Amino acid sequence: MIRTEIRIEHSKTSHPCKQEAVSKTDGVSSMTLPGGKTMRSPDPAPSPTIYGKRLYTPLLFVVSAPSGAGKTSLCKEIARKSSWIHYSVSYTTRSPRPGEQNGIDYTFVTKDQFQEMQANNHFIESAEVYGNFYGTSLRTIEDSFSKGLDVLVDIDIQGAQKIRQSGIDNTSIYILPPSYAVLQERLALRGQDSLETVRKRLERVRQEIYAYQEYDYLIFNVDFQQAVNDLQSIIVSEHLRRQRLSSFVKDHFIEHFSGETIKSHPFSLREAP
Ligand SMILES: Nc1ncnc2c1ncn2[C@@H]1O[C@H](COP(=O)(O)OP(=O)(O)OP(=O)(O)O)[C@@H](O)[C@H]1O
Ligand SMILES: Nc1nc2c(ncn2[C@@H]2O[C@H](COP(=O)(O)O)[C@@H](O)[C@H]2O)c(=O)[nH]1
Repeated sequence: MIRTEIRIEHSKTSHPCKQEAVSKTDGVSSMTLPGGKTMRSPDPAPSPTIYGKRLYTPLLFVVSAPSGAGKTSLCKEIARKSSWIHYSVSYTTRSPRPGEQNGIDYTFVTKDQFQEMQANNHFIESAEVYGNFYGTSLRTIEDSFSKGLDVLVDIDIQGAQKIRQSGIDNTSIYILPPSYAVLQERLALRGQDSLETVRKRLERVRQEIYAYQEYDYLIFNVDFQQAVNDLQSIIVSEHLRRQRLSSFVKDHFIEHFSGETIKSHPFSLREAP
């Protein structure tokens, strides 16, 4: 039975954020609205520049969730809103769902192509999930980092474990649905998988849910906008961790700050009349 508490009723490929053409330049996202008008909106948290140097260094964010909890929708919305975050498009041997586009939702490859890429160390991690192969391109991550962009990867529990075990610095986030019933509804409403596929995925969920213990942060995706805000807050907080900023402060900030002299007549030091 379909319950009524679902707030967003859209399929993965008809998500509102996908209908807008988004370009990212100079730390400002711009989107083309229906009718052709362009709207420019500042990033929610652009990286400040301190003594000529960007404060944030690029970070890797790993997002996992039981199937249907909403991780892909959340990741894409975050990447759409923030010009300094790149959503990594994975390679997969799975067949495209209706409306999925090659190079945008996934890069769709054959099993032979995938195995060749694996053999050539193309992937930072890869795994078999629900009977198909998925992999994250190492080059995509390196290219994004070299452009100063954070990277968001939407991968399964095995992939997250492999990244953790490899020692690559990353922050991991597990997305939880409000309930099992809502998860079923979301998968049904998405309406893009066969009943057999949905059943297989739902069977796995009761086990997968325990993986929450392995992640740094948890988000309950009840209200979509709230979950987007939560994910954004995590990303910003990670950048502001003292451990991440210590060397910047020590090697760059302190050096410039202590090299500055007192201005001859700074406003705050004027004698009272
Ligand atoms: N907060 C929400 N409220 C209602 N519906 C939501 C919410 N978040 C996502 N959805 C919808 O739930 C469905 C599943 O979301 P999504 O495809 O993002 O999940 P997923 O975790 O990436 O699943 P999978 O691992 O199977 O790809 C989609 O139709 C999406 O629009
Ligand atoms: N280990 C990896 N898992 C991945 C990758 N890309 C996606 N996924 C995960 O696969 C399942 C199924 O995805 P679906 O699009 O078929 O529903 C889901 O958990 C994804 O997070 C990847 O590159 N590596």
